[in-house]
Amino acid sequence: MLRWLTAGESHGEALVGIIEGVPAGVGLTSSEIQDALARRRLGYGRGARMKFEQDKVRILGGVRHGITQGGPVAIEIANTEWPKWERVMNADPVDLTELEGKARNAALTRPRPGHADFTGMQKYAHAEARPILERASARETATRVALGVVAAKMLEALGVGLVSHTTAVGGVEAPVDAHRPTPADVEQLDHDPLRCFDAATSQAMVEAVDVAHKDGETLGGVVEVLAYNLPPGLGSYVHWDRRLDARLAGALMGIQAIKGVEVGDGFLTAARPGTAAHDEIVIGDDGQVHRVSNRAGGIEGGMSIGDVLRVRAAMKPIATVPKALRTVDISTREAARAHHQRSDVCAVPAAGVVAEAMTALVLADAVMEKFGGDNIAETMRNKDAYLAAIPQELRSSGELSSFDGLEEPAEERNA
Ligand SMILES: Cc1cc2nc3c(=O)[nH]c(=O)nc-3n(C[C@H](O)[C@H](O)[C@H](O)COP(=O)(O)O)c2cc1C
Ligand SMILES: C=C(O[C@@H]1CC(C(=O)O)=C[C@@H](OP(=O)(O)O)[C@H]1O)C(=O)O
Repeated sequence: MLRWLTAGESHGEALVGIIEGVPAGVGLTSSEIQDALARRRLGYGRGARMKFEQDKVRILGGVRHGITQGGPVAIEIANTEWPKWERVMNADPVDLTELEGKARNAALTRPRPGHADFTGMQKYAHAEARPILERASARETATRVALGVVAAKMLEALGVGLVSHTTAVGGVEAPVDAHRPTPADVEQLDHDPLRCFDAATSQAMVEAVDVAHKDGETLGGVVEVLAYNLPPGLGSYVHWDRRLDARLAGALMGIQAIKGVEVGDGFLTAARPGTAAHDEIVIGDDGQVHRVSNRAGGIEGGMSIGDVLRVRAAMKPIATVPKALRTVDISTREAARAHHQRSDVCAVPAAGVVAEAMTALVLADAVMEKFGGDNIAETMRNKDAYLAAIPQELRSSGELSSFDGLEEPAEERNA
């Protein structure tokens, strides 16, 4: 079992993540984490902060000479902007009366609709939104991406690879049947301004972001995560909280601004008749058992089925809208416009990188639950032994890429 926690504020000195349950023997370096954090900062439409601020990674525990030791792995992501915020955000009491300008006038009493500001003020009894937004901010997702690298490295040792991409921004959608990216396409995706696989769609997305920027608007969108080479049987149908789909949905919905999750064809499936909704099981030319499609997105009965896992997350538009929304100034009780200094116009590509990290964490947890192991070689042996013990007649070999000679005669359907 994996356990993990994050701490730290958006403009604090550093964010910290701890992950426990990582087997010994997994290769992990701070430069790998640094690279993943750089990917999270990419993406067309992000605000000024992404340009001047930097993440500075330090592995504080659990790793020696680039290899996990079996203890909790602790990662610090220092914020290079800290000197500017040190007085405002200091943990120890500081006399703020001498502060000048912006920092002094930083009381945020005009809560933004769509952000955590107003309800956070009610719940935690603060007269302004600063203490709320500091922790509600998606700056925290940097820590999740760092911890996600640990999970992805565990999965990589077991042959499992992940990739994420953007499938929609605003109203612009990538073609539904476009080729699905594999981990080999990560570099191409990272070079695309929106991490979209289809060049024409990406261009249209760039234009949509430009229009939104010009209009003082913000945009949401949809990201997809795929995981390749998972063994069948991760998760379980025996209890609701052991279902792999439920765990993935919770993890993806736990990302700031995510409002919907789909597994496989998701909501499309609800409109299909049963004969066009599922993935039929056949014997292929190779004599192996296959599914003829993967509408289920690699999960049936709350378990991975051994086909490509596919999950999507829908992100709402950024709440700090430049064309500020109506709100109330809590200090005067007068009608006002929500506070806005700067914001992302669109952070969908970054959300994809975060969704990939969350998926990796859930899958690594499910792997440890199923196979255990105090060192990764033991985990691999346990996985290999499990697969080898599946009787020959029950083995399956993934989705068929073609239907050659396998189409069922129509008259047999209702026989
Ligand atoms: C990568 C990323 C970047 C974000 N950037 C901003 C931003 O610049 N301004 C903003 O108001 N919200 C931003 N958000 C969204 C807020 O964090 C989110 O709207 C807020 O937590 C409230 O959303 P909720 O209702 O889902 O909790 C971002 C979210 C993500 C995932
Ligand atoms: C700092 C990050 O994202 C931030 C997430 C965020 C929010 O409200 O969620 C608001 C913005 O910060 P600020 O209000 O200081 O401009 C983003 O820049 C990051 O992703 O590293």
